[in-house]
Amino acid sequence: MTKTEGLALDGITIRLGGRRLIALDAQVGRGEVLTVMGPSGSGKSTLLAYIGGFLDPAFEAEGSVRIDGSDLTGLAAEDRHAGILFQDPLLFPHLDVAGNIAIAIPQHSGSRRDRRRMAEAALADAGLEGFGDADPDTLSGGQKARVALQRVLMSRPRLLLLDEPFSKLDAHLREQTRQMLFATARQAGLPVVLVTHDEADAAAANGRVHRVGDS
Ligand SMILES: Nc1ncnc2c1ncn2[C@@H]1O[C@H](COP(=O)(O)OP(=O)(O)OP(=O)(O)O)[C@@H](O)[C@H]1O
Repeated sequence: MTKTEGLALDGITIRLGGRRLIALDAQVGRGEVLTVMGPSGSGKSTLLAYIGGFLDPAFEAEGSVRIDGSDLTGLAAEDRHAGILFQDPLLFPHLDVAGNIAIAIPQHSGSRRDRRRMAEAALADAGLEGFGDADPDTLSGGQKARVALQRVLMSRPRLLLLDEPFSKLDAHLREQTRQMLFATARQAGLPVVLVTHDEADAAAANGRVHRVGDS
């Protein structure tokens, strides 16, 4: 197999109780977005779980997941280095905003103070300068989504898996947040797999759309 930049999904098939949910072959270049759409229960989140290495054993699945030519298929989730964002940003309520980012920075990256500074810098990059000491509950949904993205980037992911990360935001914030997210992924050169119900998300992602459960 030749080395391909980005994410390569080859011959992915996922079945549940003999019923085929997913059949997919796709290349997602660095900074590109593959959007996965389909009705509720069609297997979208299941596909992300397969790529991320946390698929429930109730499913039967095959096919290879490669990043920049290296095969992740047999690896445990923690060795795949996938950054994952769900519908709810789930910030820790007992930590302030910078603490929520700093917690994802490996300890060997520096002293506690250094890691705090890195978190503050990430907040500034996300347009949230000065929010470091704030209680996460005081942030808007869009601000929480930005913090969750910065946190996930601190773990230096090789790809991003997004499971309806904009669905709880109102239209304006949704537009803003997805632009920020896609721009960040492009800048970081990360391939993205986005699950959504929203055609506008797919249009903004400006990449290939894979529809499941429509046949
Ligand atoms: N752990 C599990 N064990 C057995 N069946 C499961 C499990 N998780 C999900 N399912 C079933 O697998 C199918 C696909 O679920 P999945 O969550 O991937 O759908 P989805 O397209 O992401 O739906 P939604 O849009 O509602 O999030 C559904 O029929 C669901 O009930």
